[in-house]
Amino acid sequence: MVRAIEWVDAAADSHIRLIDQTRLPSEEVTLEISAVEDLIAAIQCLAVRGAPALGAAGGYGVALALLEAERKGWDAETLTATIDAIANARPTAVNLAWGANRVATVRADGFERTLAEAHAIAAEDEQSNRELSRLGADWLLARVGDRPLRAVTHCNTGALATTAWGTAYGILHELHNRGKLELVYVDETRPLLQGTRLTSWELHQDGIPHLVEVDGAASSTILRGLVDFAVIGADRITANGDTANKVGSVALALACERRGIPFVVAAPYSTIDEATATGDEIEIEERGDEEVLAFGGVSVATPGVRAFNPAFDVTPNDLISAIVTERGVVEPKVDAQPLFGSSAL
Ligand SMILES: CSC[C@@H](O)[C@@H](O)C(=O)COP(=O)(O)O
Repeated sequence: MVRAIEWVDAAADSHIRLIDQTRLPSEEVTLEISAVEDLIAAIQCLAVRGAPALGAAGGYGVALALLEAERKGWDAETLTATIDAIANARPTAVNLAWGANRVATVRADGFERTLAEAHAIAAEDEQSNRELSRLGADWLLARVGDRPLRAVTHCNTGALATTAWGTAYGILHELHNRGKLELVYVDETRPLLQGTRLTSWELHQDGIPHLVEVDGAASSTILRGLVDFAVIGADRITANGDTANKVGSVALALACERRGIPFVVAAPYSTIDEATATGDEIEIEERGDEEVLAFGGVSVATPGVRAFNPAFDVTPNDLISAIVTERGVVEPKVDAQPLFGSSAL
């Protein structure tokens, strides 16, 4: 299995190793990251991406910042500002700030303790993903039928988007391992093609039958009865279950509601933002015009035309059949509110 993000221990230059996801699948290139500035650039260009992988990047980023602070003689203020810059490098995926802040709380205990906390985030993520995948597969087979199922998914939620195994992808992988997955429709995921470039690459490696479709085909694929369920990951799930994920996700939810089939969200509990009540409060990252107006690096729009490029959308809780975390499955349409928080799961 690929490792999207790893810590490399080296006497003089311990650092972060990333798979450069901007180059896949044509080139398998790793980035050796020894400076926080380069980590932030890698996060912002999506060389490392996906909410759980960003959680690990946030955690390891703090360890990296401590090493850089020592090397460069930073004062406490500079170190704090640097950690804040990591936490805020992208705004929507809650895991990034969560990972950075969790690890930053132990930095006074020294580098080894800080690194251990970052390693703990990575290890817990893999464990959570494997557990939620089992729970999600159980729920689907009980709810939809104990037979080979057909799925549609959006964006990339596999090992590349996490520290290992995957979330929504993990459920698909689990179903495949149980002989209960017939076919996956993979949305290409405009504009950066995480579906075509990354999910399809992972499914191919895992020997899982799939077809790539343009994003615009997804609702019709659902309404025509070509799939039994949709499953996506999440960048932030608020206390009431509203879910931010890659732009285009809500179209699948609307079509599933109309067709009467499950729309499932899968994420580690680290993606739950208990402190935010509803999706209205989620900041949606807006990215550059060129991602929409160019294709393969070649501009395809009339010169001077501007783009609207929100990277995420929010699916309201009443369109979600199940939210699967390692702690269990909640059903926003039937379970008491708030779904998440001190008085809930
Ligand atoms: C397990 S990854 C869940 C989400 O982070 C994923 O679906 C997604 O929207 C990723 O967006 P990206 O912009 O590629 O980081």
